[in-house]
Formats: sequence, structure tokens, C-alpha cells
Amino acid sequence: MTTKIIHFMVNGRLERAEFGADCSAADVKDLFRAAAEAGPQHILKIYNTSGSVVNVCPQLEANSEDSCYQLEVVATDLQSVVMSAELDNMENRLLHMESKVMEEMRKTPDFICELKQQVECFKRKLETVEHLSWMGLFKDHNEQQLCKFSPDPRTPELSVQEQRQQVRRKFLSMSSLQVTEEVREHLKTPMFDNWQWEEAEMLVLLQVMYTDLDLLTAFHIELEVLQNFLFEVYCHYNSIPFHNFQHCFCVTQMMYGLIWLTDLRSKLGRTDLLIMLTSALCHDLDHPGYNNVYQINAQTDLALRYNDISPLENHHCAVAFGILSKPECSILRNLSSEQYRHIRGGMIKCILATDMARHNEILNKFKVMQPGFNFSDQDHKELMKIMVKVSDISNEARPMAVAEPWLDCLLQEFFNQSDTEKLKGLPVTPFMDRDKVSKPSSQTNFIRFVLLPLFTELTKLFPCLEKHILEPVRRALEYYSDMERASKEEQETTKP
Ligand SMILES: Nc1nc2c(ncn2[C@@H]2O[C@@H]3COP(=O)(O)O[C@H]3[C@H]2O)c(=O)[nH]1
Ligand SMILES: [Zn+2]
Repeated sequence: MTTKIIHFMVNGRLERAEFGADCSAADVKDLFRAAAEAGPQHILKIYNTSGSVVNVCPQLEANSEDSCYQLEVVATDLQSVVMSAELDNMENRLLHMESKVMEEMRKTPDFICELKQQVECFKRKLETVEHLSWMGLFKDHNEQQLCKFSPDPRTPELSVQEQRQQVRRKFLSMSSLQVTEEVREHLKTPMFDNWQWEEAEMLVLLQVMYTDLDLLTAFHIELEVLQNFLFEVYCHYNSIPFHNFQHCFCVTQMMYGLIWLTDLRSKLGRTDLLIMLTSALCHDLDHPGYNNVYQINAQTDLALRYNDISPLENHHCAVAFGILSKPECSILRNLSSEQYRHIRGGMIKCILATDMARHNEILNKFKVMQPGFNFSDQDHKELMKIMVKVSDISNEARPMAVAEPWLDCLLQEFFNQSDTEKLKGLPVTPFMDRDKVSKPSSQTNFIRFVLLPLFTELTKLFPCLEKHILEPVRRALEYYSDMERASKEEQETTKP
């Protein structure tokens, strides 16, 4: 039997393990646990030289001292214990509710049966290792496993490359089909429901946005180049809970909707529209799921590269121009160098302005120039920035059934970050801490202090946004305030 030798760093020591390919997964884990002086309750994580997590399994690739893995004890499995207790608690409350309802109705209502089934399913999952992957602590050895919380779960048997190629084929085969007038019109409103569309279809709809704004004709963009560009953009979004391709699509669709709602076509030039739409599309490229504060505190490569100055936004922008530097993807390739420089400058401004650390600065500038806003003035650059920014944080302007799942995705990403911060001993970002925030508290604060002031200001310039943006956001505030009140009342009544 041939054995392989694995070199790895653990607790500052270089170690080696030797095992055969027919060795069991449990044996391999035990080998690493022993080296890390960890017990069975600990969760181990192995990183390769490029910092990606690899699976602790017999198929682990042999390496040399120079290319050794990093082995880390990232958590004890306490979280499962806590989750398990919470599920038991939930189950007891459901049983209690069921018996009360039974007294009156003599039958268990469907919704209680459904809830019971969900709790049961959750408990089963918790008993397997599946939950570790939701927490980002376990990876299948299928190199780049897709995130379980991705809003659009894809076929697990296919590799990422194969899945992407499948999306590409579907996109290209559908893109010649006629998108109905009804869909085209719907695409221009904040009512659009992203959850009904799969990735290939979203690529077709993005193509429609460029064509319906006449951008292909105005900038001599070949259809094939636009399709290559859109596909590359799609490939450069990660499968993470929130900052994924679906988010990119939603932000671009909202930007597109705002262009039509506020009739920007008659107020700005085609170049400005191209800048805004393309900035929205590229604004979160290759987002890793951990925000700037984390990048800076953890001293990541991005923070080092960009000197702690908006590391993520600088990266999104750099990735965008990396894609645009490939001739087959460059929708800007038929422009003069002066036009290119102008569009590049505009996109950099718009994408960098999505850093929420600059929120007040940008809002205040907009407030100052607001009375007597002049669209032909150079100052409209500020308007472009604010429109992309508004689109970026506009989920709550959408119907509740569309917006609420987005909040779940966002909190998932937040909690993932704060869990990692706790594990690594980094400062914990309070609004991401699962022990401190809840859905309603997160949303009432965000709507009161971020959304309403910004949207109110924009509505002064475009009164039609009152109906399309402000009103839905006010309704969302009511909804989450009610939820907050109800959960406080419930806590009061269940207090021992
Ligand atoms: N609480 C809350 N935060 C949001 C919402 N939408 C966007 N954000 C935050 O606004 C930020 C905008 O920039 P990022 O994409 O980095 O991260 C986003 C989130 O942190 C929302 O609906 N609720
Ligand atoms: Zn974003």
C-alpha cells in the first residue's frame, strides 16, 4: 500500500502525517486532532497555500514542507449544542400551542404540522455534519463547494466550472429569444421579483437592460462582447449568502428601474447611464463575505494592498477593470481613449461611493447641492454616485415577499463574520453579532437611520419616488416595528 506524506503547520510547529488513500476519514481526522491537541468536540480547519479551506479527508493532496497546509482548531462544536437546545425549546412551545389549539379545533392545523416538520428536519440536519457547512466550517472535497445559503441552490453533483458552463450555454441559447413586453416593463420597476429567475435568465435580463437603454448602439458594443462581459461578471461573484450574483442583479435592476422611473434618459447623457448601470453590475465583484472592518482588523491581503482605505470597494473596482481589460469582454473597447478614461473615472467614483463608511459624507454633499440641482452641471456626478448607492441598499423598497429573504441572507453573512471574529479573537462588529441583533432590531435601525434620511433626500429631487421607494420603506418600518413589539411581548410572557 502506498502512503502519502502531508506537511502542515499547527500551533507554530511544522508537523507531518502519513496515511494511505484507503485510510478512513475518521482516522485521518484523529491524526490531525492529535497533532492539534484537540478533542472530538473540536472542529478542525485546513487551509492550503492560497488560503482556501480544504477538506480533512483521505483524499487530501500530498505536499512538501514548502507547500505545507495550515491546520487550525476553529471551534468547539458548542454551537450545535446551543442550537439543539433552542430547537428543543421551539418544539416544546409548538407542542404547547398544538394542545391549546386542539382544545378548540379538535384537529391540528396545517401550519402547526408544517412547523413541526421543519423543526424535525432541522434537528435531523443538526445530527449530521451538514450544519457545519452552513456555518462555513466544513467543506466537501469538491474543491469549491457552493454555499448552502445561496438563494439559488444548484445541483451539487456538478463542479463549479461545469455549473458555470451550463449557465453560459443556457444564457446564450435563451438570449436570442424574445423577452416579452410584459417582462421588459416589469423589469423597470422596484416590484420585480428576483427570486423567480434563475441565473441564466438573469443574464438575459441584464442584456435586455443594456439593449433597451440603447447602450449597444451608442457605444458600438458587439452583442457577443456584451454577453462575454456579463458572463465574466457572473463568474466573479462568489457563492456567499448575500453579496452574490443575485445581489448584483438586484442592484443593477434597481438602478435600471430608477433610470426609467425618474426619466434620467432625458436628464443625463448615455455615457452617464452606461457608467451607472455598469457600476451597479460590478459594485461587489469578488466580495468575500467579510466586510471592510474585518479586512482591516484581520489584516487581510486586501487591507494590506489598499492601505485600509475602502479595501473591498477598491478590489471590486480593480476586478471590474481586470475583466474589461480582456478584449473579448471589453464593452468599452470601441471607445476613444478619452471616452474610456471618462467612463473609468465615473465608475471608480460610483463603486468607491458604495462604501457605507462614506455614507454621511456623500449624503451631506448631496443635501448641500440639492436646492437648484442642475443636471447639466458637473455636480450631477454626485447624483450618479447616490443613485448607485441607493440601489445598493434598496431591498426594503421591494415587496415584503422579495425583501424579507434578502434580510435572512444578509444576517447569515453578518453572523458568519461575527462568529469568525469571535473565533479569531478579533473585535466583534456589534450589528453583526447574533447575540445582540435580531431581524426586527437590525431593520428598524437601518430603516430609521440610513434608508429614510437618504430616500427622503432623493425624493425631494424626484417626487415620484415617494410612491415607489419611500412608501414601501415606511411600510417595512411598520412591519418590523410590529415584529419587534410582538417579540418583546412574547419574551415578557414567557419569562419564568
Ligand atoms: N441592516 C441592514 N443592512 C443593510 C441592508 N441592506 C444593506 N445593508 C448594509 O448596507 C451595506 C451596503 O454596503 P455592503 O454591501 O458592504 O453591506 C451592506 C449592509 O451592511 C438591510 O436591508 N438591512
Ligand atoms: Zn452591494
